[in-house]
Amino acid sequence: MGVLFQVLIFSFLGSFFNVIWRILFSCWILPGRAHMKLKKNGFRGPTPNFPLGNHGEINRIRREATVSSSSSSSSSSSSSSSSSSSGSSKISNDIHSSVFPYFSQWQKSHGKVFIYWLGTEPFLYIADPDFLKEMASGVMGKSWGKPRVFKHDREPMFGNGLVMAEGDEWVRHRHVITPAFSPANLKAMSSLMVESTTKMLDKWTALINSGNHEIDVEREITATAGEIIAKASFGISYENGSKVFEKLRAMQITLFKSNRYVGVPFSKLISPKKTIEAKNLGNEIDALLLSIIKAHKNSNDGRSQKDLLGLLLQVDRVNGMSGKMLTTRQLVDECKTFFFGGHETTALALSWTLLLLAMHPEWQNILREEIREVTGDKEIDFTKVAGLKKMGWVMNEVLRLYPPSPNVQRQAREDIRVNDLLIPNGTNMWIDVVAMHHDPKLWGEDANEFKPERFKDDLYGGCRHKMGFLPFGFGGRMCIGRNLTAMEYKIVLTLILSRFSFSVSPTYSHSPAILLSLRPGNGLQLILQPI
Ligand code: HEM
Repeated sequence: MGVLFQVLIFSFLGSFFNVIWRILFSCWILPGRAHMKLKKNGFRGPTPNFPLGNHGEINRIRREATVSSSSSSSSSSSSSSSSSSSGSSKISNDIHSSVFPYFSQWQKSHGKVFIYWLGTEPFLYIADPDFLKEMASGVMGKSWGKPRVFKHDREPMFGNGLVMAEGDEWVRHRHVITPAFSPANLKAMSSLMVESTTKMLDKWTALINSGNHEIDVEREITATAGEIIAKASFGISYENGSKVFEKLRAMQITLFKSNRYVGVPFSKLISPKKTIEAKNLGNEIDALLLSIIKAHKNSNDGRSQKDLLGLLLQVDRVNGMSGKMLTTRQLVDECKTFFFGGHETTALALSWTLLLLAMHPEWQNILREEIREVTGDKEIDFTKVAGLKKMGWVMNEVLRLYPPSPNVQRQAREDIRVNDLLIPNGTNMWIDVVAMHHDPKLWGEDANEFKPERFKDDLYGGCRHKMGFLPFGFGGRMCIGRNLTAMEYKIVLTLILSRFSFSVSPTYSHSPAILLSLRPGNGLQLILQPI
């Protein structure tokens, strides 16, 4: 009995110390080694503390920025402004220091490339296109990783879909999915875009007729873009799509609304309720998508083959067992990825566009004129929207000033040499798109002004560096949905401009905020007039 007891005690202590050693190794020794290696290579940055890294300082700077912006907005009518119309006199496009106040502050002491820490995870901050170019030039798309901390955190949203897939798995998925986004397949989706947008605009007309001219266009457009992507992805009734949509939205809020301690060991234990809530929502979404996929597989309806899921299932049928097939689990993850990555970004591009056009009514007129010239005088010919060049400039300028994806992330899966510096394997990278898009050194002194004509003769808007304009990311991992977005953007905006003129409502308060995407923090209220 005594011997058995001793054996049990020893094996318990052995396992206990083994676990402690593993925790210490991964949370303390490995990050410590990485820190030394980065320092030896000349990377500097704000001093981290164990185990929070720079979270404490991030939260402090954020709080200070909130206090100073609320006191300046209550006292000032003199804030710097690039706006020109009434109701918008306090709106400034100079947003970097308010959406990323900590990066803006650290840039002043550490430059445009530095190391900061989220918990025990090192992040290389990059807002220098030269550095980015050097870094990206020697690495193939498939050799990049996505930060494991975010993968884990966002697993309920994207699973291992294309946004998160890596290596050969990513190559295979990209190869299978790319044809679904061909111009011919996209064209087939234009009528559903017109249908959903017209429904939204009829509702706006009814609201205006009942005396309500103020509309929160962000809420409206996000719902419509959700409907469009649900139909484009699964081709199903909006009812099922809206269930997925509501649950995804709830999950996004659960995961991103509060202060989170990304990278801090065991941080999920700080808010177990949220972790469980997100997991449950994730399971419910998966179950809904599984039923949608099953219905698709059983359907012989030609219509469903034209949506993205139908097109992916067709690849399965055509390729049979040739190894290209996506498993049902992978299809679920890709559907979540399309749905999540595809509706909010496009909706935000449109919403920020309406704000900037409301501030610049002369551009509303320029675009209306172009619509008449290109798509016809009486009936709009939607097959011609691709020819709306000036609208394309406006889209690029909006994506520059208010990029819906405000950053791009990578993780090194091997040591990477940039000039005489070495980025160690495992280092995360955080590319600050907002900073580069607003940098006067890249765009000139008018960097914060809305000037769509920058894009007239130059795809990069006259930016002094091709890696300085990254609304859709870069390299082999560039956004697969950018053509779908461009088409949806032009159709929706054409329909809105053809029926309404608009100005900024006095109730609108400009507060761009990050909730994964760059969004208006307090909705986007405009005053609409039928034309
Ligand atoms: C204004 C609209 C959009 C913006 C600003 C946007 C932005 C981005 C960005 C910045 C990336 C990351 C690229 C990188 O890591 O280098 C990306 C990737 C991706 N986007 Fe979009 N996106 C938009 C619309 C869409 C749409 C409509 C879809 C699909 C329906 C979509 C699906 C994806 C997918 C699947 C990826 C991962 C590509 C890969 O890693 O191979 N996006 N997007």
